[in-house]
Amino acid sequence: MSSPKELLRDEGVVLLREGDHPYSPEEINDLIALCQKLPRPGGIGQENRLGVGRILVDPVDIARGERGYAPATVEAPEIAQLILDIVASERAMAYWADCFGQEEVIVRRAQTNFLHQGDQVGWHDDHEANPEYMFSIVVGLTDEYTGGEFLAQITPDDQRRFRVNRGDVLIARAALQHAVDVVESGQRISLVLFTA
Ligand SMILES: O=C(O)CCC(=O)C(=O)O
Ligand SMILES: [Fe+2]
Repeated sequence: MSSPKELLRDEGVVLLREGDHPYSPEEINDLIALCQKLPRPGGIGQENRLGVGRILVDPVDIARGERGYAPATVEAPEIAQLILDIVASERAMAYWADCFGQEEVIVRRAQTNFLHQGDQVGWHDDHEANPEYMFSIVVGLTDEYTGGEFLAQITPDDQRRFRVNRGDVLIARAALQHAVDVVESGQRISLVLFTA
């Protein structure tokens, strides 16, 4: 069996369950309560049907600029800060630095993705927004949905599907091609950190 670190190095993606990541069940509960309170304007582009609650915006967002969208804004900064205090605590960031083999990990952008029935995220890699991103951290906040799997193109002929449940954390290398499949029913909520 490969360790999570080895899987991340070899395949560019790994799904971590409770106990294998730094967030306690209580922190996950607090995160979902806070994220639910965020205003949620739409995502960019026709292939991205979702609501996005902005928590931390990156002044560099190439994909957004190329598509002619105005810079993103954090609409509820007090709630956003409470979310960051949990998800990007010193302890959590030290954990991710060790996992990623970096001296330090910095959150450059953070958002909550809200996908309802019929919503999806089209194929992309996270370098399209900023080539400085190293890894994306996707925290699952809901169980009550069908469809909505995280799709990862590991190699041209190796595509994987990951179900990111409440309390799971998926890590993906920023250069990895990925998408979120159409949500068939229910609501899929995830908290995503883009790190460098
Ligand atoms: O919500 C997710 O599972 C990841 C969505 C995504 O790829 C992104 O926001 O860049
Ligand atoms: Fe992404």
